[in-house]
Amino acid sequence: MRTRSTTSHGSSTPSLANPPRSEMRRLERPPSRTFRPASPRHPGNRSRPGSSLGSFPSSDSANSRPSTPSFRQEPYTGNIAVLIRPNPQSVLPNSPWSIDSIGQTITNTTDFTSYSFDNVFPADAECSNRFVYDRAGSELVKKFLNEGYNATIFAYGMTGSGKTFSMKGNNSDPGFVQLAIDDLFAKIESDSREYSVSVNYLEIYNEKIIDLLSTGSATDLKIREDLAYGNCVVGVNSPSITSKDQLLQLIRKGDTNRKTSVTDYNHRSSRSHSILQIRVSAVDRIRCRELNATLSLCDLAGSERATSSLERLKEGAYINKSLLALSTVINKLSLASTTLTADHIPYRDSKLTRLLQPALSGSSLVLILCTVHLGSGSGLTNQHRISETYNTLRFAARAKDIVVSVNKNQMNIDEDLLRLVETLRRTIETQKNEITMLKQSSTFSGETNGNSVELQQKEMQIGQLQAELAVCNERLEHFARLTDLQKTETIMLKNDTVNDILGSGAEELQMIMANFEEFHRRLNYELEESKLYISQLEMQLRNALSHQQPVHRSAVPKEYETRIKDQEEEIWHLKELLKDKDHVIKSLTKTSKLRRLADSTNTDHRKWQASGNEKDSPQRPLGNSFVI
Ligand SMILES: Nc1ncnc2c1ncn2[C@@H]1O[C@H](COP(=O)(O)OP(=O)(O)OP(=O)(O)O)[C@@H](O)[C@H]1O
Repeated sequence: MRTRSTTSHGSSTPSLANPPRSEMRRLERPPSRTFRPASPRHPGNRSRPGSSLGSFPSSDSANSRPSTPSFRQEPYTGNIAVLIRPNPQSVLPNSPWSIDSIGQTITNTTDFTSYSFDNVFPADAECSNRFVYDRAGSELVKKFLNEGYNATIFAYGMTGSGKTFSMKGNNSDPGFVQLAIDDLFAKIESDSREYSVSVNYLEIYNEKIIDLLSTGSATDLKIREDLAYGNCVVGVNSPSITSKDQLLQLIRKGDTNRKTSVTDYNHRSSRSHSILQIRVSAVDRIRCRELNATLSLCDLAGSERATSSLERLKEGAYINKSLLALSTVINKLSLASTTLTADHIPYRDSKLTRLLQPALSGSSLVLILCTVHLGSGSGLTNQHRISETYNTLRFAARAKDIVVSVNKNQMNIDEDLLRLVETLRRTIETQKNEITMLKQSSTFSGETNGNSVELQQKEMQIGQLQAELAVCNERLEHFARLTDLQKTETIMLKNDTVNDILGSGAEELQMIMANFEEFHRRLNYELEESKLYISQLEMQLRNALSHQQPVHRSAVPKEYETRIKDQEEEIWHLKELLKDKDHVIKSLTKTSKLRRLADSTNTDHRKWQASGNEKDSPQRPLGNSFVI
């Protein structure tokens, strides 16, 4: 039996036939990125070790480091997980494909070409969506919910092979979308953290992005870079979700808006790529931690050959073009991972690759569900199906080689401030209760004088506390903004900047540097603005306090006076805490580091230009100076 090497990209990848440019920029992978699960290419070890999910370690695995109390954590590094699922309806007795679900291989019995993956499921009607999800999807969803990793699952395969069936399922056999949502809400119900969930649902139809949740005509939306999630779509509806039913209802609404048609091969063929994104934020007030992660579930349109209808032909051309772009991106990423070289990755060639860019370039754990036909069926020749299955398997084999390095989206919230906000909230609550009680008792006993002074005092104190709370909240928001800025820096450097720099000439390089400088200027400006805003707020608060009416202490009964004194002391203590500027200073230090990085990169670039090096010089300094 011949095992097809998954590294033999050469002949099937024309764009890689000219490798010297990438060869020249060989990058050493730093030690933290060297982990890769057992490669199926080693003889006698074609299948991955018996994990249900192949590439993703379980939550307590040594491969993913435990969370540490810092903003930045070591990333999880591992391969993209790939599973193969045949459509049982298309299997014929004379099928040339044989599946070994224990060894996780699929073999063509005519030419004995064999492929191995994380999971190869049997072509069996008994093999339900639940079974596939439990074996291959649930671990990924757990890592998304428990550890704050972004997670992306996408279904890829020929038209009619079962992508939509796997993602959506039906009433008796719910698909990945429903099963992941069940897991999400089970977690929310059993967890003490405060959750907020939002959703967006898009389709890419004929290279136009359409909002499936829009009630109006939200067609051809634009993509822009997003601070938190990489590329995102401008103007897309992202309603907040309060219940599982509401979420499922929204998705059903989106599904009815999706373009489907009868084609030669599928009576309800998806004519677009759909991307459902569920964003979850979980705040753990006890441990002062916040987790923000996105689960993306994509049902791609199926590749197909010529069809009888003109309209379908046009759609098919767009579908094939974007799938080709995805295939090229996968090939290049695969080559970069197996040879440890860096080359320009053409994410911008299609809307699909741009939207999947954050996931494929390391912002997300990825599971690719490849669906295939194993036999012939009506309307297609057996040969055609065999070649489409080959294409899918080749795509899957390359995808499996891609190594991603993914960060958790978990951060510590400023503990002092959070505690301060909590204390202020509690104090306000207590004071409100006291006021209500005092009001009630004064109405009841008919006493007005002393208590009304008391009431005024309490109300004044509440006003002060509320003002302080507002300042604290402002500061918390300020820290959140600083964290966002840090993320922008990472995303910009990690994704587009590296790719753009590697694929650009001297003139473009200057432009990139100018943009980078501009970005840095903006960062500084934003910081200054935030500082100014905070000091204005503090000044306002001080003014407000100094203009308060003097209180007639003599009118206040003794027991209340002591209590007020206590509270005044507490307020003084809280104000002292407010003075803590440590985090602002830390953030400024980080920004100045960024400044220095930009300066040194600029200097390197000038030196490199002055030395008159050729564009593709192996020692080209900029290539490395941006790799983090
Ligand atoms: N694993 C499966 N078990 C039972 N039926 C399946 C399975 N996979 C697919 N089918 C059936 O095969 C048909 C085609 O499946 P589906 O519509 O999911 O294909 P698709 O890959 O999404 O096609 P397209 O790309 O054209 O949208 C459907 O009738 C579906 O119910």
